[in-house]
Amino acid sequence: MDVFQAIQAQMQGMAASDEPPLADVDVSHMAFHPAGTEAPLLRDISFHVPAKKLGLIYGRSGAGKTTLLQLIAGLTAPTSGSICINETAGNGMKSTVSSPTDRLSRTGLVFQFPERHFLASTLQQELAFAWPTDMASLQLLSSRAAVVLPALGLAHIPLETQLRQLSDGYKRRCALAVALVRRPSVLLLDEPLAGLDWRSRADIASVLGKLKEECTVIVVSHDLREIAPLVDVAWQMQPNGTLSAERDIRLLDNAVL
Ligand SMILES: Nc1ncnc2c1ncn2[C@@H]1O[C@H](COP(=O)(O)OP(=O)(O)OP(=O)(O)O)[C@@H](O)[C@H]1O
Repeated sequence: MDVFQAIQAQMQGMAASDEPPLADVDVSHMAFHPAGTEAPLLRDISFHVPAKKLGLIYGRSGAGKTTLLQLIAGLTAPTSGSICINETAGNGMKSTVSSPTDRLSRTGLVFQFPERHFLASTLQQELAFAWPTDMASLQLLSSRAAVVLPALGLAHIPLETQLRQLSDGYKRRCALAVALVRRPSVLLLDEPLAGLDWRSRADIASVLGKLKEECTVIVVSHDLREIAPLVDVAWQMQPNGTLSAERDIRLLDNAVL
């Protein structure tokens, strides 16, 4: 084995051991009643998204979908009930995380219009934003980017590219790449097709289909058009803050609610 092959083998070993654990999401009788509001925003929410599946929560604007994603991500604590991420590592070890702080480290939340919140100028700077700068961490980032960027169809985009020069669809891909190099076991997407033209919508929808190979995905949206065919499990958020029983995905149509 020559030096090049040795480095390649080492990188492959790193990539294999660096996979995020399989994770399913279990929300049980969860309620959220923000201080100062008369009524709870979310009531008795229960659902389960299996590992490496795409779960959709759809409903009209203002129903509380973004708030639900923020609760799963650990940005807010529920008033009652539980939100658990059940993980199975590559070696078969099982663990459950349920505190907001632990969920923060396991989830990647991609906000609506994430490209409006880029913090750096170039793709490379955005990927490395707030990343530790020691050599081992930078090597880890580089090996993850080598997997994530091709998976998102970004392999041909030079890392020095100014993000503002990219199309909206490519900016959205970059935002997904920033979340994925952090290796979340659960990816949370808020209206992932919002504001894109028809070509970019189709483009990002095909990327979303592939993301299930990387991790468990939960999407909230009021617009089901290109998303419906990708969905494995779905629930409808009701205006009173409750969740419907699981919907038959074969009956989901391409509605905009
Ligand atoms: N911490 C909070 N305190 C008081 N009100 C809140 C809080 N968080 C959210 N809300 C209100 O709850 C409602 C639901 O908001 P949310 O953004 O979760 O809905 P949504 O279904 O995602 O709607 P949209 O698609 O328009 O973003 C909004 O009226 C919002 O102002």
